[in-house]
Order: sequence, then C-alpha cells, then structure tokens
Amino acid sequence: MKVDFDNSLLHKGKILVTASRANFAYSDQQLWRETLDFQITSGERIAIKGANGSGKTTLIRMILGDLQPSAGSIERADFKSIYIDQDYSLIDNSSTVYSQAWKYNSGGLPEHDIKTRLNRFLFTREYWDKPCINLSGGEKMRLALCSLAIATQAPDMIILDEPTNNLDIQNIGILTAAINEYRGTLLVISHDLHFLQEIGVDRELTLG
Ligand SMILES: Nc1ncnc2c1ncn2[C@@H]1O[C@H](COP(=O)(O)OP(=O)(O)OP(=O)(O)O)[C@@H](O)[C@H]1O
Repeated sequence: MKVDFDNSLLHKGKILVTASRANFAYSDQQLWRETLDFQITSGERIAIKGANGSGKTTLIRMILGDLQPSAGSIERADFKSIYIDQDYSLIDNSSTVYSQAWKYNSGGLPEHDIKTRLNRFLFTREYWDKPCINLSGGEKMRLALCSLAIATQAPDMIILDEPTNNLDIQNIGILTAAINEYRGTLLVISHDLHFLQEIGVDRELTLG
C-alpha cells in the first residue's frame, strides 16, 4: 500500500530525549525501583515494555513533556510528535470522516487527493459523511493514519499505545504497511511480538 507520508525533517541520529536518573511519583512513592537512564535518537524504533501498571503511559507522557519527573531529569529537543493512544483521541468525535481528514490538510491538497487518500485507507464514498463517533476502533486507527498521510509534514515521532489491540488482520496489515513507510522515530507499547518484528523494532525499554 502506498501511504505517501511526507517525511520528518530531522536528521537521523539527532538526540531527541535524554533521561538521567529519572523517576516519577503520583504520591509519595516513586514509580520505578531503578531510575531511568536512556536516550532516544531520531530514526529509532523502540518498544516500551512492562507489566500493567509499570508506568508505560506515564513514561510516554514524560517523553511528550506533559509530566515532569519527580527525580532526575528528562531533556527534550524540539520535535513534533503524534500520540495515537488507545482511545484514538486524535480523532475528533464531533467530526465526520471527511471533515476529520480535511482538518489535517495543512498543505492545501485538492479535494480529489483527499478522497484518493481516504479510499486508500478503505474509506470509500459511503463513509465520508459518517460521524467519527460511530467508527469502530479499527476504523479510527485507519482514519488516524490517513490523517497523518494527509498532513504536509509527518511528525518527527509517532507513539503508538497497544496499536494492534482490537484490530482485525486487515487493519493490522494496513497499520504495519503505514508504519513501515514512516521514516521518523517510533515508540510503541505493545505485547504483540509478531507486530514488533514486522515493524523492525531496534530495541526495547523495559520498565519494572
Ligand atoms: N493520575 C494518576 N494518579 C495516581 N496514580 C496514577 C495516575 N495515573 C496512573 N497512576 C498509577 O501509576 C501506575 C502507572 O500507571 P500507567 O498508566 O503509567 O501504567 P501502564 O504501564 O501504562 O499500565 P497499563 O499497562 O495497565 O496501561 C499505576 O499503578 C497507576 O494506577
């Protein structure tokens, strides 16, 4: 499948995130027994692993700069990221499929091109006026990827949270193809070993 992602403008190997002795506390207790020391460089594909409640989502929110560490530091370069969470909050539930796609048309593509891209992501004409709130999880994932393929500049970093949960084989195929066309930095929380292998993850960050 041809996705036509515009690529991230960052050069490969640029340091995006540096965590030094970082930890986080929601209460008086630190989340991680061992503090976190890692770097993320542009172009890497990293799987974030750990049991339920081990702090994977918390770590992502720190990497995004939404949460500050309670110990140590997390330094972030200036980069553009997209977080596709399990609720697909990238999708505006008050929009229709077509208007969601149109919102990402920052480069002013003609209507015909938007429709071509919607079709590539299996959104044929009968879907265009459908309210996003009625889409299934798999359809929302597809529309999120389609929105990114419409945007002028792909994000420097895509973060996926359990992306294959609740997706059927066809949707997993589309997700895999889209991610394999993407050249930027990828962080993915997933227990799906087959998927991680298919998208060529370079290394793992395990929380415990
Ligand atoms: N806003 C909050 N206030 C207090 N505790 C929180 C808050 N958010 C998360 N926690 C707790 O912090 C711990 C880590 O949560 P987090 O959601 O980061 O884990 P996770 O690894 O993403 O979990 P899962 O695999 O179940 O999605 C959990 O014990 C959770 O209950």
